[in-house]
Amino acid sequence: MDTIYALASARGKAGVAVLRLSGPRSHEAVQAFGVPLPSLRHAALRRLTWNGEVLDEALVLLFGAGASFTGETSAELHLHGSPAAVSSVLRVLSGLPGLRAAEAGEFTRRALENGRLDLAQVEGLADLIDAETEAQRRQAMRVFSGAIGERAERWRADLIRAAALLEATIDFADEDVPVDVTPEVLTLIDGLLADLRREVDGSRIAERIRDGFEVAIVGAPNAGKSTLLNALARREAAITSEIAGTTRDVIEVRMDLDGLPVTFLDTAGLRDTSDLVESLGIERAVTRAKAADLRVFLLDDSGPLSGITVQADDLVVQGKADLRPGQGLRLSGRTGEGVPELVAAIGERLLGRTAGAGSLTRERHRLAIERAIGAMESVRAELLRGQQHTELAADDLRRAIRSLDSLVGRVDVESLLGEIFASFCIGK
Ligand SMILES: Nc1nc2c(c(=O)[nH]1)N(C=O)[C@@H](CNc1ccc(C(=O)N[C@@H](CCC(=O)O)C(=O)O)cc1)CN2
Ligand SMILES: Nc1nc2c(ncn2[C@@H]2O[C@H](COP(=O)(O)OP(=O)(O)OP(=O)(O)O)[C@@H](O)[C@H]2O)c(=O)[nH]1
Ligand SMILES: [K+]
Ligand SMILES: [Mg+2]
Repeated sequence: MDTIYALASARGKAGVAVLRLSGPRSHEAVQAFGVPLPSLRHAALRRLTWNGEVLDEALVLLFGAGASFTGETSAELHLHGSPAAVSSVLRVLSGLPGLRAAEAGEFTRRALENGRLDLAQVEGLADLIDAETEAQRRQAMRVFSGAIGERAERWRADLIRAAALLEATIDFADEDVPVDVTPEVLTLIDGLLADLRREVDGSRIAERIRDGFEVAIVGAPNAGKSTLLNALARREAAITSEIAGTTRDVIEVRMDLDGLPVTFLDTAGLRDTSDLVESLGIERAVTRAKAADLRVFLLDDSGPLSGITVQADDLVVQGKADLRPGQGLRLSGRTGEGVPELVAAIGERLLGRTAGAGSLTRERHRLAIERAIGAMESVRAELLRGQQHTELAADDLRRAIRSLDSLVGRVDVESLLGEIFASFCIGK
């Protein structure tokens, strides 16, 4: 096993830089800097020297095999966050035998291989590092803490129980089976199907929290859409002008809106036009606005918009409120009045949707559950068709279990059989 090393903190100037090593030679590598090793898990200040020169004064932290993030013998060097100090230490490490620079994600991969994390936790950790808003952090933390594995384990136990019941029926097929297990299996399957369908429903919103919600600003040319976008972004993200048809491409601005990740889309003003480029822009505007999670219709004095209709949760606001009196949701991108109210209204609508967010944050999770649901629906149909289909049903149950196992990266048929036989106790 190679010993790997990498800068664990971000590149560039910083107060402190953390260099991480993992693998059998990581303690030896620290010793190469001519320092006495501190005891495990006790940080100690050491002068790292090479060829008689002090490279940096660092905190050294050692972890023993089986008691580290990766599960391997590992070490950390907490250097000054100086690009030059970091490179000088990296240069030495690159010349030591048995050491090499780590590949992306390799420490976590080792943690997975050593059983410190399951596959879903690894995904949760990746999302935690990518999290930019509170909702994303909370959701990622739940997955990282093992929520998916715990659930999968419960569902799995039910499926194993159902499988054991069916296996018993198969083995006793020639004899008189004392009890018909079908009702009990059906009850297990139906309860589980309801759970899994709820998870799938919650996964769509969880995926939105992970990737962000899209909110499109739509309206007639010159309604003030780009001015509003700039007010929301607090910077000149889009060109504005008194010329109708200024915006052509969709302009995206990502924001943290009450803890939710939101991408605002500024779009071309909608109207009939003979300008080819403008009409291409309008096509894009309509497509993106329709696909968005929410639309803000910014009204001016012009008539109704063509090509797009207001949907249930959409917001309709009167623009240029500084120029004319009115009622209802009103705002001025120019003065900023009404903009916080719009933000609050958007936040309220999106927050309302996040209530049902589940733990399945990725398409991969949803597809695994959908495969399990499909397999369980087959089980159901086969059982209802009668005893002669029990073997088929048992096969489909195993297929459902494998799909759940793929959630956490455990696809091990041996253990499945082991558990089936462990719960198998009708005198055999
Ligand atoms: N300096 C530093 N900070 C860090 C990390 C790190 O690797 N180094 N982490 C890296 O991502 C996170 C903390 N995660 C860690 C996870 C496990 C162990 C660890 O040593 N686990 C042992 C002992 C557990 C214990 O003492 O309770 C184990 O699980 O056996 C350390 C850090 C965030 N902060
Ligand atoms: N008084 C006032 N003028 C505004 C307001 N918002 C925008 N304007 C002006 O209206 C004109 C059009 O603004 P834009 O933001 O470019 O409008 P748009 O909807 O993006 O226009 P297109 O991209 O061409 O569809 C500019 O001259 C802005 O300065 C507002 O709230 N109040
Ligand atoms: K304009
Ligand atoms: Mg514009």
